[in-house]
Formats: sequence, structure tokens, C-alpha cells
Amino acid sequence: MGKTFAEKVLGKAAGQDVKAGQVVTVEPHFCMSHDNAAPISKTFKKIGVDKVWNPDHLVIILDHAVPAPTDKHAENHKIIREFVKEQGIKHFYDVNSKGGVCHQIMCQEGFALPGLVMVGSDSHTCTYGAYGAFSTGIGRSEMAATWATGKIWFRVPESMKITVKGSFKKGVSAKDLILKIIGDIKADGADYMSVEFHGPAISQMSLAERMTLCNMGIEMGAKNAVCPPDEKVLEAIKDNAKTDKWEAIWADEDAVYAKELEYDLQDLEPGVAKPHTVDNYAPVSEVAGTPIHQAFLGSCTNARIEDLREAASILKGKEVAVRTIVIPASWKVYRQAMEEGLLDIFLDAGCIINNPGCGPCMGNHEGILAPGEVCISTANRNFKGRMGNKESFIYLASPMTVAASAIKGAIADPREVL
Ligand SMILES: CC(C)[C@H](C(=O)O)[C@@H](O)C(=O)O
Ligand code: SF4
Repeated sequence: MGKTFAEKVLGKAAGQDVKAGQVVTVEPHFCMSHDNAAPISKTFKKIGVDKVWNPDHLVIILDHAVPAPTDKHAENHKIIREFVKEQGIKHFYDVNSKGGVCHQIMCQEGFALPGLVMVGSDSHTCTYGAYGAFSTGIGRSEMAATWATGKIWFRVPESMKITVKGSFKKGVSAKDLILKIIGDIKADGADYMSVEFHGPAISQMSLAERMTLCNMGIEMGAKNAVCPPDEKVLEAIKDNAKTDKWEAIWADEDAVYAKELEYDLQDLEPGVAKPHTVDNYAPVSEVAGTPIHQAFLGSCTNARIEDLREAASILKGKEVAVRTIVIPASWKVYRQAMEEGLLDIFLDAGCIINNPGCGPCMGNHEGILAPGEVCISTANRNFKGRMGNKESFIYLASPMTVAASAIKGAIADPREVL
């Protein structure tokens, strides 16, 4: 009987033949933390060991509130810098022009690699599945213990196979697909499962699109989400892989799945997640005309160069009707957008551009909403209070839908402006 991706990768890491349901202990390859490395370092100290098991396996990226918006944030960053120095951690991305949103940096800088087991103290660590890694978010105490021991246990997850065929129609993108899937199976539809994306449409997708899909795996409860490590992945990592310990691993043809779903992109239209849950799906046509006060084009879900290009294609030569905040996923993306003239398009349209980081995605700074305000956002969560105020409303959508809505001042179908 064939094996799933999760069974193969965790089996390899554990050095034994494993099946879903079995518990394994493995050494994760990279352990990612962001601003929460400060509380993790405090827990780590309490464990009673002086040094992390291997500083080269730790990656720390400041992104959640950068530059520090309050003295509390500044103190956190200071604690992290001291810890990084004390432990000799070389993979540290401080508040400078090499950084950006943690998940973007992990993929862009060659940490996300096929067949690696990776953990992060952030729920969207599942993003690295776009590069064929088994990657998952863990809690802070668990991260502290992993830093100390170099070990973590997992129950090998059951798997869900999502096969996608067809190609995106004009104005429709990977974000519309993942919002639709989550709307169909709901926030707990893939609880503790390894979600594998298969099919010809996935091969056609860029790594940016695959990252958008895998990024939102956690919003349907998945343990991890993953795409095949094909030629596109191998090409992307060939010059910057941070280790040679990776291996292109994929599920067997005859693997056994707990659940199987199929989507045809021909049937897909632009969609949104309505307030206040990510699985509250509606086709954009159903909510078109809803007035908005702010548009946000950013976050680890949708702020790569491909996303910015799509938004710019709609904003070019137009003017936004509401405040529109653009935050490229990293400084590398920022620079590329600058060179391609996209930043000029955004500025000419009246958008503002903030420094790469999480920005207002989880309500830390740079775009908090007022009571009663409505925001359309390319991020991945729309829970009550997520952007800083419990009386505000967030619609999640694709970069194209966000751009079209910014121009209208109300939720709009991008197909009407393209
Ligand atoms: C702050 C962090 C732990 C959190 C997460 O785990 O995802 C955040 O990034 C989010 O998107 O809600
Ligand atoms: S951009 Fe948003 S979702 Fe992504 S890591 Fe930052 S806060 Fe979390």
C-alpha cells in the first residue's frame, strides 16, 4: 500500500517506516520564530539549559511590529537581539532591508526546502509546503523545548487529497480558490490533516500562488499543507538552498487518503470571506456594493511581486476612493516593485506604502480600524477585533478584488474593471 507525503517525510525523519496515527519523534530542520522569540527565550531560560541544541537550526525574523510601535515592542526586540548574540544565532533578520514577513523570508531566502521537517512558532508556518516541506506551527512552550532538545514529537497525520484541474479565468486567483475550499469544508474541515494539493492546475501555478494556498491550510485546521516539489521548486531553490539536506519527496500514486476533494478552476469566480470567520464564503457578486473604509494589500498570504502586479494592473491610471495600504511581503519584493514601476502606480492611485512586515494584519499598527469601519484585505484572518477593533468588519479577498474595491470604495468584482 502506498504512502502519503506526511508518512514518507515523517518516516524518513524518524528513520522508520510509519503510518498515519503513529507517534514519531524527529529533529526538525529549521525552527522559525518571529517577535515571539522574546517570550520563548524566557521560557527557554526556565528549562535550565544554557545553550540551544544547534543555533544554526534556529531562524529568527522580526516582522510582527516593525519598527517597534511602542516601548513594549522595543523591549521585546531588545531581548531578542541579546538572545541572538548570546546563542550565536546566524539566521537573524533584524529591522533592516534584508527582512520582511517571516514566511516570505523563509521561502525567499532558501530555508523552505522539499522534504524537510520544519516548525515555526506561528500558525502560518504551513506556507512552506509550497516548496514541498512538511512544515507546521507549534506553540511557544513547545518551541522553547525544541530549542533545548532538538526534538519534537508528532502524531503522523491522516491526509486529505485536493485535486485541482483547469486554469484560472480572468480576474480569478489562488486566493479565490482557497477561500472557496475553506468555505466548503469549513474551519475544522481538515483538522489535524496533512492537506496535499494535486493535479494539473497546481503544476501550472507559480510558487507565489502555491504559497497562498498552503498559507491558509491552517484556516481549515490542517496540520500542514503541501504541493508537489516539481521543477518550479527545484529551479527556485537551486542557488539559495540553506542546506543540502533536502530531498524531493511526494506521495505515492496509491496512497490512502481520509478525504478526497476535486476542484475545476473553470467553475471558480472571485470570492470573499465575510466577517467574522474565514469560512464565511460568498461569491463577490453577492456582496458587491458593500461600502468599505479601508483596503489592505499585504500579509504573508498575498503580498508577493505577483500579487502586487495583479493589483497594479487594476490600479494603473485609476484613483482609490478609500485609504489603501500597500505592504510588500519583504524588502526584496519592495525593491522589485519599485524597479518595475509598481510603487509609482500605487502612489499615483493614492495608496500609501508601508515598510514590509505584518503591519495591520493582526492589528498591531499601521492601519487599525475604527468602530463600525469595514476593511477589505488580502490577509488570511477576519476574526472580530483582528485589525485592532472589535466593532469593525473585515472581508478577505484576492489582490485583484481588493484593488477593484479600493477604486470603487465598495466591494467590487475585479472582472468589471479588468
Ligand atoms: C502572533 C502569531 C503567533 C500569530 C500566529 O500564530 O499566526 C499571528 O502571526 C497571526 O497571524 O495570528
Ligand atoms: S502577516 Fe498576518 S498572518 Fe502573516 S504572520 Fe504576520 S500577522 Fe500572521
